[in-house]
Amino acid sequence: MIKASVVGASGYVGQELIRLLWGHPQVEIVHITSTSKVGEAFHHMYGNYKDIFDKEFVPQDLEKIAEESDVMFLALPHGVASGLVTDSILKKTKVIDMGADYRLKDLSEYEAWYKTTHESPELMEKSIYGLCEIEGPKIAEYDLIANPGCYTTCSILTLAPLMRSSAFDLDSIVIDAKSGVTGAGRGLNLGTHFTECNESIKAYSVAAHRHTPEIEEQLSTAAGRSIRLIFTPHLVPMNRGILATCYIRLKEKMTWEDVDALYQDFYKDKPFVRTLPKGSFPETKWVKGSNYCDIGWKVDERTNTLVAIGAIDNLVKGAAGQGVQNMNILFGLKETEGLDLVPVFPV
Ligand SMILES: NC(=O)C1=CN([C@@H]2O[C@H](COP(=O)(O)OP(=O)(O)OC[C@H]3O[C@@H](n4cnc5c(N)ncnc54)[C@H](OP(=O)(O)O)[C@@H]3O)[C@@H](O)[C@H]2O)C=CC1
Ligand SMILES: CC(=O)N[C@@H](CCC(=O)OP(=O)(O)O)C(=O)O
Repeated sequence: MIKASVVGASGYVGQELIRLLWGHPQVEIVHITSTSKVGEAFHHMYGNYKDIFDKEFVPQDLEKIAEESDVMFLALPHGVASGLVTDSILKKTKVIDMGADYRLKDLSEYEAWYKTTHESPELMEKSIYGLCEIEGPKIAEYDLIANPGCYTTCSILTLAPLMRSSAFDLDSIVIDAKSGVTGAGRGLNLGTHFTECNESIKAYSVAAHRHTPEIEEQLSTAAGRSIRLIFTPHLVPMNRGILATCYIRLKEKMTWEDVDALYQDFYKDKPFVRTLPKGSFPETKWVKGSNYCDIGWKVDERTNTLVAIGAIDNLVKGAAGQGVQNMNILFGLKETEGLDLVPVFPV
């Protein structure tokens, strides 16, 4: 059995990790931590675990937890992990960081977008951007996994297969993305208060969202050239889900079938990407609670534009599910182990 611990288990991503790890046939959960709930039972906070999972939160002593774990998930706010992870911890355990601290390889970009100083730049070379469908088995060579962001996972999976084709104008990418409110975490703020966000949709962080450099860095690698794009996130009044509608101009004539060939080639043997048939488009309700990313597209011949749409559950493929998928790769398990979840409908 793999001994797994979750640091920051009291948050939304932490509790989703507990759901997936609890159901994983090869995992034993050894420690769950919190800074504010030490000594409290997890099921007191999350009543759905009553009589199922009876662990209590322990203090965030990472050295001790590392000694007793094969893998440690960090589900902490941005900027915290880089001050906690050390070389000594990485010698004892694998670390999968759900936050952004090790995602951007260009640290000047990290410090500019996150407006903070990175506290362990020397560990960057020991980390890999854990987008499983792209990095695959290479992930197993690393001790520190930077689990990708939620908007970024959805956007990159939707666009990456198009990056090496000469048919697209790579300087024309626009991503219009929507997220459910759990994307903002469990902490209270006015913007996610029910009466402030229900019955309304808003764009936020316009031309300023920190996922922009993450998407650009990864798509630049996929394209083999620098990519700059427009990314606009929106908050929608639903609990879970991300829908990314991506626009890219065509330089050559492409049919639906031509684009399909690119997706099929890129995602062959990738169990969590589902491409939809011609005329169908993803909906967040069909991926909820699962690790799937659904992708559909249409060539708009009138404007010479490809419209490609992706959908994921932000807490699963956008966070905890991808984290567990990374763990499976790290430990040589089948990628789908513990993740063969049928999307929940209706909810
Ligand atoms: N929500 C989402 O859809 C996604 C989130 N992520 C990332 O995952 C991470 C966790 O997000 P999420 O669960 O949503 O956030 P939450 O706010 O729900 O949870 C974060 C947890 O971290 C703990 N925490 C807060 N401050 C500190 C601190 N200074 N030191 C140590 N622990 C602290 C808190 O627990 P306590 O107070 O009990 O210690 C809290 O429960 C973030 O980096 C986020 O960006 C990534 C992809 C998607
Ligand atoms: C709706 C909402 O507020 N979403 C968050 C992004 C999700 C997140 O937690 O960021 P990471 O994926 O980088 O970890 C935001 O826009 O800040």
